[in-house]
Amino acid sequence: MRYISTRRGPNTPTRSFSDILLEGLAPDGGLYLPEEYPTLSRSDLDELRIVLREDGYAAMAAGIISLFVDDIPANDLSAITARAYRTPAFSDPQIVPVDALEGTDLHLAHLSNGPTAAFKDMAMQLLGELFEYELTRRGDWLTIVGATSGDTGSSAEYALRGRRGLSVVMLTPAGRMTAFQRAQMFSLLDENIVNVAVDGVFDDCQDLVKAVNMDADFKATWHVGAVNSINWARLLAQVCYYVATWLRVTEEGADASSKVSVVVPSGNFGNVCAAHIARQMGVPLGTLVVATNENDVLDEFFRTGVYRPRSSADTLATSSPSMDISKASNFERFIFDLMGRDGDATRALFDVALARDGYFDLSGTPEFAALRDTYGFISGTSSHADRLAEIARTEKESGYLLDPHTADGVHVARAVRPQIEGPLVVMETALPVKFADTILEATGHLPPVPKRFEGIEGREERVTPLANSVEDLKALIRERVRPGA
Ligand SMILES: Cc1ncc(COP(=O)(O)O)c(C=O)c1O
Ligand SMILES: N[C@@H](CCOP(=O)(O)O)C(=O)O
Repeated sequence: MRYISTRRGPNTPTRSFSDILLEGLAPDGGLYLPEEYPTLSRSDLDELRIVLREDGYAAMAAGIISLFVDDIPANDLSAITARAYRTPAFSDPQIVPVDALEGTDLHLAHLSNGPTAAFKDMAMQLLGELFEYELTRRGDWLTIVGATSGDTGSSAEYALRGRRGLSVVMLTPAGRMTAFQRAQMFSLLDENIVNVAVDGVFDDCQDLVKAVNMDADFKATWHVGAVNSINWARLLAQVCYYVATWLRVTEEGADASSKVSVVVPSGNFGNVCAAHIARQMGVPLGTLVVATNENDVLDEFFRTGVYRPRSSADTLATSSPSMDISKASNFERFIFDLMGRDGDATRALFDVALARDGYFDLSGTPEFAALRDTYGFISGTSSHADRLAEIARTEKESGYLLDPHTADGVHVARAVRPQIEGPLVVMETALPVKFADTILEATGHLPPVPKRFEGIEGREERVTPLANSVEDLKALIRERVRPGA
């Protein structure tokens, strides 16, 4: 399987999986995607069902990932997924259990049972193993420069801490994360981890990451790599849980007519982009529902065809803070598919129109019509009041405590339910323990603290403040990263 950039020109060479794993962002500023999506036939899905039932999630994931990776031997891939997806790192042996939300006609897919209580662990545990494998094979090293709105950072740091040849510089938006999220990251005092508080929002952090990656000399000198969903391997890992979700919700013998729809709390568009890719592969996913918070740029696009990222000043600080994102990086991957995989057309939208006009408008085009009819997308949005009401209602009626992001998903799910036939699964993206203040406001009590997180907020913390400046970031990397350590 070879990989292409979303901004490819006619002569851009294709790349191997292990090259793009370490490279992250393509040199032309685009994002990597497979040259074509492999397909899963009915019998492939039957086979994966047996593997999931008899050998477990890790074996199923290896089967799917091997369709995209031809430069790592199959046995090694199986060993990698077995190390990534196991207990006790994941608290449930099913890794991704899916169950009915009592008293509703919804399901929940539990993606947050990993080490840091967010769905990011599903991909990051795999990425940690893949990086170590590939760097050892090449005798190479990597400086990860990442951006987080609260969950990617801790997930990456827990997955990468102590691994040979890897340093992590993680940019966080100063003052925009919860106390628990800050403690998870800033209490890690490992030498290879540098936490940074940027004077800006998540989008500023992500822009800094991209700017560092676009400086070819700096990137080459510092071996800069990515853990954000910029990195294709993140999405690849996420495709696997959509397959598992379909398998767990449907019965043996189910075929393409057994559609399962999903509601995905969305910010950077990585999670729902993985659902889109699974659907393109032939997994019978019906409707893909994008659920946003008050930062509703994506909802606006799916309703109107206008994509208008907001400025940092217009990006609201909400009570589902990990989704406080206005420039959804992975959206470019979907638009590339929507534009018939035309790199020039994608570049014209993201590199030219956005830079010149601050928006692009697909309303009235065949592509806009295809959003729902061909690609199955619809969207909805949720506010602080909706979120609080949903957390309280679900606890009362279903006996289940939602985190604020999943609550956005459940709120949107209830709104779209009448339009959707068949099972509707909300993807649970975090556990409530990370968002205590909002849970308290919604329910009048604090969330339970799983044993593995007890005492996390009392520990010593270390973080370096940084202006929103690429040059300052480069200087920090020069000063703090020890190449190859
Ligand atoms: C808890 C949580 N929910 C939802 C999201 C949105 O996911 P995505 O960025 O993949 O759209 C994020 C991060 O972005 C998150 O951390
Ligand atoms: N919600 C994320 C921000 C998006 O990051 P990505 O790594 O999925 O691109 C976070 O919690 O950091």
